[in-house]
Amino acid sequence: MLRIDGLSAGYSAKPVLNGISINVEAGQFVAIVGPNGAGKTTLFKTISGILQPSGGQIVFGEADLLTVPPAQRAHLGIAHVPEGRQVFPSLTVMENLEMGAMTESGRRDWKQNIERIFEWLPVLAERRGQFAGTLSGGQQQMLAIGRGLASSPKLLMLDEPSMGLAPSTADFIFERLIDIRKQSGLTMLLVEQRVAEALESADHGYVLEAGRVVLEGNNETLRADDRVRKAYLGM
Ligand SMILES: Nc1ncnc2c1ncn2[C@@H]1O[C@H](COP(=O)(O)OP(=O)(O)OP(=O)(O)O)[C@@H](O)[C@H]1O
Repeated sequence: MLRIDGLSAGYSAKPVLNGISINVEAGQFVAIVGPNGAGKTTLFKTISGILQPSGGQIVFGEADLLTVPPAQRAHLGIAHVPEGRQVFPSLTVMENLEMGAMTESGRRDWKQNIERIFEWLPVLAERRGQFAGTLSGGQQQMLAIGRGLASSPKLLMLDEPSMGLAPSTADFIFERLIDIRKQSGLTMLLVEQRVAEALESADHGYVLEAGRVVLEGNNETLRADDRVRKAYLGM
C-alpha cells in the first residue's frame, strides 16, 4: 500500500532522513520506533506533504505521492493523526469529528463511520457536545484518532499517540488501536518512543536512529533482538 524508497529530507541545511526505505502492506500494522530526534515526525510530515523531501520516492497504492498536492493526499486515503493531538479546542467533539469527514469518502461514509467511532471510542459519544479544549489529554488523543477515522482512510498514520499521557492512559490507547485494527482491518502506521508497547501492538517494525533504518523485522523478531532489548526494552 505504501512504499518508501531511499527517502531523504530535512530542514534547510539540516539533513534528518538519510535514504530510508519502508514498506507497508495492506492490512498491516507497522510501527516505527526510535529515540527522540531520530526523524519519526519528519518522516510523517514528508508522507502527508507538509515537508518536501530532497530525494527518494513515496508510492501510495498506484500513486506517485510526491506529485500529489498535500491537500489531495487526504482524499487519496491518508489520515495523519499528528503529534500532540492538535484537536480544535473551541469546537465540540462532534464538530472536530465532522472536520475529519471533509474528504469525499468521509462525507460518503459519515453515518456508518460515526457509529463505529462511537462504538470503538465511547467517551466521544458521551462527550459529543463538549468543547475539545476541555477534554483530558487521553480523551483528546481519542478524539484525534476518531477525527482521523472519520475521513474513512485507507492508511491511518499515528504520530506518538502516547505522548504526554500517563502510562495507564497510554496503555488504554494502544488497546483501543489494537481493537480498532482487529475489527476494521485498517492499515496502520505508528511512530512511537514507547518501544515495548509499539512492538506489542504492531505486527512489523522498523527501528529508526539518526535518520536511518538500522533494524527491520516482524514484532517477534525485533522484540527478541539483543540490540532492541538492551537499547529500548531495558533488558
Ligand atoms: N521545523 C524544524 N526545523 C528545524 N529542525 C527541525 C524541525 N523539526 C524537527 N527538527 C529537527 O529534526 C530532527 C528530527 O526531528 P523529528 O521531530 O522528526 O524527530 P522524532 O524522531 O519525531 O523525535 P520526537 O520523538 O522528539 O518528536 C531533530 O533534530 C529536530 O530538532
